[in-house]
Amino acid sequence: MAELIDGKVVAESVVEKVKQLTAELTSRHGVTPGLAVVIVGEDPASQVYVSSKGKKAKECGFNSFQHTLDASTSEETLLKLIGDLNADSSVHGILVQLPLPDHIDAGKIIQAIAPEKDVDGFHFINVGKLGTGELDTAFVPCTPAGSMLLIERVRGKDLSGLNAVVVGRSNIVGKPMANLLLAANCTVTIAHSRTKDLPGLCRTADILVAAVGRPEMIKCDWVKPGATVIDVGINRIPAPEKGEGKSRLVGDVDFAGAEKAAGAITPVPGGVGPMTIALLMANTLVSASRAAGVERPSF
Ligand SMILES: Nc1nc(=O)c2c([nH]1)NC[C@@H]1CN(c3ccc(C(=O)N[C@@H](CCC(=O)O)C(=O)O)cc3)C=[N+]21
Repeated sequence: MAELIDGKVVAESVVEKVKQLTAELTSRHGVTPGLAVVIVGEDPASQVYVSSKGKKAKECGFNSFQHTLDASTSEETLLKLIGDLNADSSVHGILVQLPLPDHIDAGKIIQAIAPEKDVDGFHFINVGKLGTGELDTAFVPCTPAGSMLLIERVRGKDLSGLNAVVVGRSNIVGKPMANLLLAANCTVTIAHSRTKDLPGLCRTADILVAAVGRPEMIKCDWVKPGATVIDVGINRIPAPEKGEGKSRLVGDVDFAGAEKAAGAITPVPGGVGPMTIALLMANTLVSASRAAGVERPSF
């Protein structure tokens, strides 16, 4: 049976470090990290995530600024808000919750965020820094950064020469994840919907990262015995066994099967999800530290 990688526990240790460094930053340098979260529209799932980000920020000792805009808000109004947040010295991190309504060009909004406040790591400047290995000054997207910390907990910091397969090629998870693994000297393959013999490819992986958004797609016999399996998927599926109209969360990995083969595996929920929020706090602290002229903390 695989070792269970408890994302809640690791996330809590990251948050503890953020709290401690925040207290120091505030008392010694008079800077309190500020995180602005912008949400457009009333998608219930998005609202849950946004409120948990706000709660966690306050728990860390940050100032939390939440901007909830009507679903019909124009692109121009949103750009104006971002301009104001860019200019506001009490704001060190800006997160615009995705997805945005169709009438707003998400790419344009992301590129309008000042790169030094882009705690999601989605701006071209930060994407480029990650791609060129400038990790000392980049903001790295929170989900892949959190996944790397989980991998290091299991395999240690030296991942050199390991075969890593990332299933999924999104800009938010798959591509930055592959870049981080490459920077850590893994041999990296990115798989996607057109990949031939996906099961066979997955079986070559010492580190298998699933980020496709297809419930329980990755099966037991796709997993190399002893592999580290990181499940980034969060899929809500019907759970009639819990009662009519009920649902449950599952990952992209068939957990019950894969845990028989894996050496270590993350559960869903309680795996990568909590790390995403913890790394958002870490990135915001990094930004505030930079603004205060304090050496960049590492996690
Ligand atoms: N600009 C932007 N940045 C984001 O980082 C971003 C976003 N937009 N849009 C939505 C997604 C989703 N996301 C999650 C964060 C934490 C959990 C999380 O903590 N999940 C818990 C359980 C959640 C539950 O029970 O519903 C877990 O996996 O254990 C999930 C999902 C961040 N996102």
